[in-house]
Amino acid sequence: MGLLVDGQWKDKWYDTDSNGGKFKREEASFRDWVCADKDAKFPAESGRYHLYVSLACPWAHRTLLFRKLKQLESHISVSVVSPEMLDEGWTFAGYPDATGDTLYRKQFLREIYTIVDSHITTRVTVPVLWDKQKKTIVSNESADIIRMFNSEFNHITQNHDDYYPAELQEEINQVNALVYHHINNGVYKAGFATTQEAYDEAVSALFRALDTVEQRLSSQRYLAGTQITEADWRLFTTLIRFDAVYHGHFKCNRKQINDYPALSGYLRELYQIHGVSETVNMDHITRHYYFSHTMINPTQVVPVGPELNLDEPHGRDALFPE
Ligand SMILES: N[C@@H](CCC(=O)N[C@@H](CS)C(=O)NCC(=O)O)C(=O)O
Repeated sequence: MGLLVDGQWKDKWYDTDSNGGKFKREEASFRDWVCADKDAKFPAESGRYHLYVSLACPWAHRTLLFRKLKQLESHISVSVVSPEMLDEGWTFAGYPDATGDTLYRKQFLREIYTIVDSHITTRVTVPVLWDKQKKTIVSNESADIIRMFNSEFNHITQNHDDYYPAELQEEINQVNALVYHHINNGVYKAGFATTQEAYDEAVSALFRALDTVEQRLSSQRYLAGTQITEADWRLFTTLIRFDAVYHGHFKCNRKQINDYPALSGYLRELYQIHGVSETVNMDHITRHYYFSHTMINPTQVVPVGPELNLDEPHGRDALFPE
């Protein structure tokens, strides 16, 4: 784990000391947009863009889900990094289901960032949305990338499914704020905390938020009401990792998702939607966290993990008849 400073790699763990033991996520460094408009700086075109992802990472997972749901697989190509992220950061080393860098055959993901600017100062994160034509990074912010995938390629795919419909945007933004701060990023705040106080604060906010979404999903089928939206997919990528990784490795162990009747049924329902299970790779997920975070798990022993039974009936149709 490390970062680029003036184009040079520095192997350095997150600095929590200057922040009372709290983990603070940095803002993404590339925030441009692919647009449907053909005169845009980055116009949507089939075959022009490439995604660099880790199958372990919940943020990258969002983009893979949207690529699948919006039928973009033949239009946007993908490279998958190795789940083992140690002192060199994300690498293209060989590992089952890792593809290597299919565009440039580089060794390290940081070399993709230095193509853009050989003196760049940035963290080297996934996902990365790459423009093959301009040879630059469009965005490394998953929240933006899924919005582009949701709407900007519709004229190419003819898939008009909308996970961020205008009439629900306010509701979705509100749910996203709770889920992002206390659940998606909340598990990291608990797991990377280096003081008891910072951990206690993060873990109680996390379980309060899980109780809130459990209650909501007991009385409505999806987070924003009767239809699936991006809010659900953003929650999904944390829920699917929770019992296998966050519960143990990140010490989020007051409860498992399996202990929440609504959340566990909802998780299975989303998992069973066509194509979704193909985006979930439990080996990359467990290998990445337990093997890479040596300051949390110095032995690098990867636990066997709970049996998740994600293919069991979810029972949500009977609870919410149309
Ligand atoms: N805001 C980014 C966050 C991405 C992110 O933090 N990815 C993690 C992997 S789960 C990463 O690459 N971390 C490497 C690092 O921080 O050095 C997004 O949502 O796209």
